[in-house]
Amino acid sequence: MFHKIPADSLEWHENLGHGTFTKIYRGSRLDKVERETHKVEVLLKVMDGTHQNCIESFLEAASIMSQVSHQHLVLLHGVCMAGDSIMVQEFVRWGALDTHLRKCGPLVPASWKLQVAKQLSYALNYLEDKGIIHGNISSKKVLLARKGAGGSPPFIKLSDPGVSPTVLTKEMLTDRIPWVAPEYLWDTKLLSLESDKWSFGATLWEIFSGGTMPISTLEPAKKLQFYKEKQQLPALKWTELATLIGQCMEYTPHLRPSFRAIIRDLNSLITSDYELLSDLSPSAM
Ligand SMILES: Nc1cnc(-c2cc(N)nc3[nH]ccc23)cn1
Repeated sequence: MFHKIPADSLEWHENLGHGTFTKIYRGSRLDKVERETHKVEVLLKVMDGTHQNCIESFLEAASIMSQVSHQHLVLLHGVCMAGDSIMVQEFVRWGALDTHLRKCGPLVPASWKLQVAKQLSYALNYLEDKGIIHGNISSKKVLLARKGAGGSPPFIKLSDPGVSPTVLTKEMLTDRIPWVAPEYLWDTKLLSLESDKWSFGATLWEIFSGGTMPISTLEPAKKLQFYKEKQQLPALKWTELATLIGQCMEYTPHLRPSFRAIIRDLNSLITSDYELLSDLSPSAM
């Protein structure tokens, strides 16, 4: 299952926001290794206890997270079950990618975004090989361990999926358009590894569009119409990337590429030289 963490080993710091049924805080964990105790910075994710059936899925997510280990997946230290259920995760320094992109989107070079996309596809290929469905991929769930500035690459960690989508209401799933796979919205039994490919495509689009997702601001009926009419997101200027996004966001699940194929395509993308040249300071010209 997962490591049980005693409540008295945790210190609570500021609130960092909230998720579906959860509140998140920065915290510290007093870790006793041999005779030394040292403090580790952690992310405390509190499940609000009002939703009992969500506790099971919360603990299910925790137990899956403790079985996986990958450099681009957030590490779970364990769960504290004193009163509320609290997931104790590694603290990822620079927080969620969507916030970062909204702040510095236009200034972020394509090469930086391509690095993030590749690292995310490595994490998802790892999960696919293990037959594990994430179920909630979006740039909110991509965390920045290193910002990578002035040419040095970023380093991302994919966060846990949160409560399993199977306990979400139709309204909550509609709210996740266009990240949630369409087949899954119509029939939640259709959640599959293919659903993650659709969400990855939407996240790619989001990353290369500066962290904005215009569809997500539409009202629910319009969002559902987007799927009913099998609409696609506006094609990005970078045609090879737009093609890959279109393949991931294929309405027929089994036609979507595997993450192995996605990695191959991402590795074949050449960042536009102009973009790189425009990054160089004039003196380097
Ligand atoms: N596993 C995680 C998850 N989120 C963070 C995080 C870090 C930060 N600097 N600001 C934030 N604001 C919201 C979340 C967050 C850290 N670690």
